[in-house]
Amino acid sequence: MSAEIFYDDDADLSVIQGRKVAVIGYGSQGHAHALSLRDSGVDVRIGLAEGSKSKAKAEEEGLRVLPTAEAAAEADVIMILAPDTAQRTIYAEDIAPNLKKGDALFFGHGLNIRYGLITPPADVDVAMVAPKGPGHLVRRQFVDGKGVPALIAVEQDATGNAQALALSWAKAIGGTRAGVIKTTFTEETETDLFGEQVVLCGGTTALIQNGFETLTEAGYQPEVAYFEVLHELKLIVDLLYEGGIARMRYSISDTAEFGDLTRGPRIISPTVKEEMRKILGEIQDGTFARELIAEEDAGRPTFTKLRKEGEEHPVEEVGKKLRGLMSWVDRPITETA
Ligand SMILES: NC(=O)C1=CN([C@@H]2O[C@H](COP(=O)(O)OP(=O)(O)OC[C@H]3O[C@@H](n4cnc5c(N)ncnc54)[C@H](OP(=O)(O)O)[C@@H]3O)[C@@H](O)[C@H]2O)C=CC1
Ligand SMILES: CC[C@](O)(C(C)=O)C(=O)O
Ligand SMILES: [Mg+2]
Ligand SMILES: [Mg+2]
Repeated sequence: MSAEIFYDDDADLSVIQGRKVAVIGYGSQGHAHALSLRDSGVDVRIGLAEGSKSKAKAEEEGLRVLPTAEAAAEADVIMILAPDTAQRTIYAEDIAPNLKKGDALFFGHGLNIRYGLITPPADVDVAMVAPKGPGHLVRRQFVDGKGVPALIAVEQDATGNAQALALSWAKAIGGTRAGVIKTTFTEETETDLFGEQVVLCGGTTALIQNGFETLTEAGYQPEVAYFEVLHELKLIVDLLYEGGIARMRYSISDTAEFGDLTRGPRIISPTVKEEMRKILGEIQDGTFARELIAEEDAGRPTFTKLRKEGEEHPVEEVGKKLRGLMSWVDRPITETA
């Protein structure tokens, strides 16, 4: 069965324009959804905790910021775009007491529903609009007249309107310009976690760091290693994005292509694929989610240590220096949020 994909003409913007929206959190996804909804003519307010660091940024954009509970009480569509690990507490303390029959509870990722960390009442719609890209690029592409693809899912359709509402939201943030696929909370959660751990983030950063270390430990200049395994990766990925693996292989030299075809499978070997299956198993059986929540509850000891080690990796130091000399590359994320 092929995927059900929706484009602009399949979605009605007036559905979300007729509602009162609260976006809880104003970080990577929160600022992107809120600003693009606002630009699409939607009545948006932001919910943040007292003393939030994000409050000033949202207010600078002219958005109305309220304490989370007040924003939830005022709105009839509440989108939780705070970190996944914070959502169960925000929901229990500030959202659940303010949910009214017929409200819609929205998510940008399915983790809290998939693993039973949040259980909404039966009389509200529960749906998801999950962009398949980082929030800052979701916003940048919207502003540029483009869009990042998204997934929608309906977990609970109390009003009979949940899918139309999710599609309308997806249109308001540019998703239907690129294509919005209908899925389930389970499929979105498991594939998203797999993608970020194995390929997009975990796999890629480990590949870059190990490639960089291998070259510099062999005595090559760090600057040469940086350009080779990190900077050029973006240019190669641009070709993959434009035309898939075949387009990239068309553009590289035959020498590179022969090396790609004969050496690539030695790096991502059957043992690596076996580990990928193991990681997928840990996602499916809830092991990863339990580890994530336990880590949060313990005050993030492992997360903090590994994050610091990553920040101190030599590839970061040389990268900072080289990017500083290329004005067109250095686009600080703080430009928007
Ligand atoms: N990052 C991404 O690009 C993607 C994220 N998602 C999903 O979107 C959701 C949001 O992720 P992301 O954008 O990365 O989140 P961020 O880490 O960027 O969210 C930070 C924001 O949440 C606020 N926040 C933190 N704790 C609370 C709280 N207790 N009450 C209210 N606000 C709070 C922060 O406020 P303060 O400034 O005060 O700390 C800040 O405004 C997640 O479900 C994630 O899986 C989905 C697709 C991609
Ligand atoms: C790839 C990481 C992501 O899933 C995303 C930007 O889509 C996330 O959770 O941030
Ligand atoms: Mg994710
Ligand atoms: Mg993702």
